[in-house]
Amino acid sequence: MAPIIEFRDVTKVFPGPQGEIRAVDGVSLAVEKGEIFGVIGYSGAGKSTLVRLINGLERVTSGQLLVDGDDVAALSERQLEVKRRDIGMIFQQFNLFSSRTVAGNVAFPLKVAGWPKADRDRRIAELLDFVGLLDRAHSYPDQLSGGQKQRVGIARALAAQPKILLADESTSALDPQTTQDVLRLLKKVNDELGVTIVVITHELEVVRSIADRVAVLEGGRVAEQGSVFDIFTNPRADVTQRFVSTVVHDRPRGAVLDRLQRTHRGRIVTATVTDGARLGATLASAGELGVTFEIVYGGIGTLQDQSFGSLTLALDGAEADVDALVGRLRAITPIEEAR
Ligand SMILES: Nc1ncnc2c1ncn2[C@@H]1O[C@H](COP(=O)(O)OP(=O)(O)OP(=O)(O)O)[C@@H](O)[C@H]1O
Repeated sequence: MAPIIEFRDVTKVFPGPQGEIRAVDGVSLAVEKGEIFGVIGYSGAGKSTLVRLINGLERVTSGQLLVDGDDVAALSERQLEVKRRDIGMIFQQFNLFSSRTVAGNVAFPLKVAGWPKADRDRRIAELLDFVGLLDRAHSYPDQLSGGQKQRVGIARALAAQPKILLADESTSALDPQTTQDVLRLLKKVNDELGVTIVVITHELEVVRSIADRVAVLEGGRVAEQGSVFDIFTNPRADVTQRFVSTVVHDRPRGAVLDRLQRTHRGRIVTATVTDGARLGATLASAGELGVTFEIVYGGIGTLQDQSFGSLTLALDGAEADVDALVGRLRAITPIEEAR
């Protein structure tokens, strides 16, 4: 099946006071129909520009951008307007009309698309029920919490039944608990309505919670892309490693590592755990090598339904025997050792 969004070597250049700014610089990536695709990057990486290219608010400077079969650059303004009906969008600051009720906000895109009143009313009730705000239809945005406002934003974005939902920093203004609620709702939108979602964020936690695949953007370029599991367990680019270190706290560092080294005999090694059974089987062979091991630190959770985490071990025995065990461990998983 053809990807629903495909960037082929896309560049977007803006004129700047000190010469041109390559906001997006040779980006190639493909978003498959029905997936949740994350785009992560620090401020200025080019994320918003990428989004604005998808919905045609900016035109590509070079390269090709296909959205649901159409080359966006070849569309007229009128054709783009029609295209945008297939693309819903939610924002960091929600962008609700403060003078309209919740129902009025959700009604807006339906009016623009020319839905008759009776159909509109039915659709609004259905959407508010879906996002859990049926009882707030007549409230104004100022009377709602941040999480509720974003639910209205989601209902409004979905109103005209788009195929694609662009979420640009959609949880950045929310506290962690509310963020998780909104992310669960986005997951439901994807699961139950089959809407393809592109999540733009500077927080890896967001990507980890809901995305299937992710592209890491830096300086307008894709530093790395792949499944969220691969990116988390084996980050290669420096920028990705920086992101991963913000959410993976299960490796001992600094004073914690010093204390482990002081208080345990033997060598301290940390094994990445993605296959607990294999790691267990390998550790079970420590005895035959004459090495004792103690589990001294770690944490294992799940990521995309697979085990993921790390275990720190104190390995005690003759140097060559410990080397042999570390070699066996390295053969099955990445091992970090502080010396
Ligand atoms: N219309 C514009 N004119 C000139 N430069 C622009 C324009 N839009 C974006 N840029 C520049 O392009 C680069 C990428 O900006 P962009 O907003 O896409 O990044 P971002 O990753 O979304 O960052 P942030 O999260 O801070 O918005 C920045 O250097 C920015 O200053």
